[in-house]
Amino acid sequence: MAGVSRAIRACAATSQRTLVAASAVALPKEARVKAATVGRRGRGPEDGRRVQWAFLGCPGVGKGTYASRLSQLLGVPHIATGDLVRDALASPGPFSKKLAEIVNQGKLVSDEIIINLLSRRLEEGEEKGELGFILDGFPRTMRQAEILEGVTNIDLVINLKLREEALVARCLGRRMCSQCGENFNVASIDIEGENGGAPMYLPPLLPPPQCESKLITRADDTEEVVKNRLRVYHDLTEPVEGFYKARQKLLEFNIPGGIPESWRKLLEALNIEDSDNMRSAVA
Ligand SMILES: Nc1ncnc2c1ncn2[C@@H]1O[C@H](COP(=O)(O)OP(=O)(O)O)[C@@H](O)[C@H]1O
Repeated sequence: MAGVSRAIRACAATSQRTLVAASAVALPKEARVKAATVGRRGRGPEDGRRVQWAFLGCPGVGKGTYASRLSQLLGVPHIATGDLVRDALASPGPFSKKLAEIVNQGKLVSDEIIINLLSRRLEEGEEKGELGFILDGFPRTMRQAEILEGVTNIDLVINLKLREEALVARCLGRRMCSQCGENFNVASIDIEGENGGAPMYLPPLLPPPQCESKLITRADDTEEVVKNRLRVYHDLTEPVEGFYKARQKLLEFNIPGGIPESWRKLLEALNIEDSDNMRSAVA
């Protein structure tokens, strides 16, 4: 991973044409085969480096939950650009005010800002000797995807999918403990089957008693803003799915139900063998 952060910064400064040309030399790969060759500690297949994966998916689909579990399992950092943005929002000053205005309307922050935040996070990781990563919430625009493809090799992109009515309910049910930082969801979602298909039940993920009085809701998780974020996803991020599909790096995964069932099936889809270690990550 050494140098990826500097390369992303440098690439972001070059012209769009150069970036497209850089991405065009990436060799097509079969994502399923790649995933199948990942070892227990997340080593990549060719050079012993660890996995470099990314998660795509609408707000509320559960990117954070599954990216965080996989990162623990594979021994690589989970880097969520939404968290980087929220950290930046927490520091006082005109920059965070400007950011808050954008985020609280459900819009994306500029590619330049997000690349700066991500490069800084990758630099810190390089200094600590981190290897590999699981990105969550990046890339979210075609330009971000082209920049990333131009500077490093993304092995696999996992695209999580869930029906739209469940997405809104999941975002509105999200809660975080202001003390321990754990994420929960108070929504209990029951959806009828579509076209004769099976119904789906997503149970709530309730906080333990010690967190109950300390729950907070994200300012951008109101119905109006969530609906805007979904529109922004369809307009700006959906094309990124096609970008990785064309490069045979996209693994589509329909969330089948609650976390235990979905996690087990995701591991199966990734051909990651279940073991005692992995069972503990499910608990
Ligand atoms: N890659 C990105 N590009 C632009 N803006 C981003 C990116 N990642 C996060 N953001 C900003 O941070 C907000 C929160 O992101 P995130 O926590 O990933 O939310 P979501 O639940 O919508 O997936 C986004 O709505 C957007 O304003």
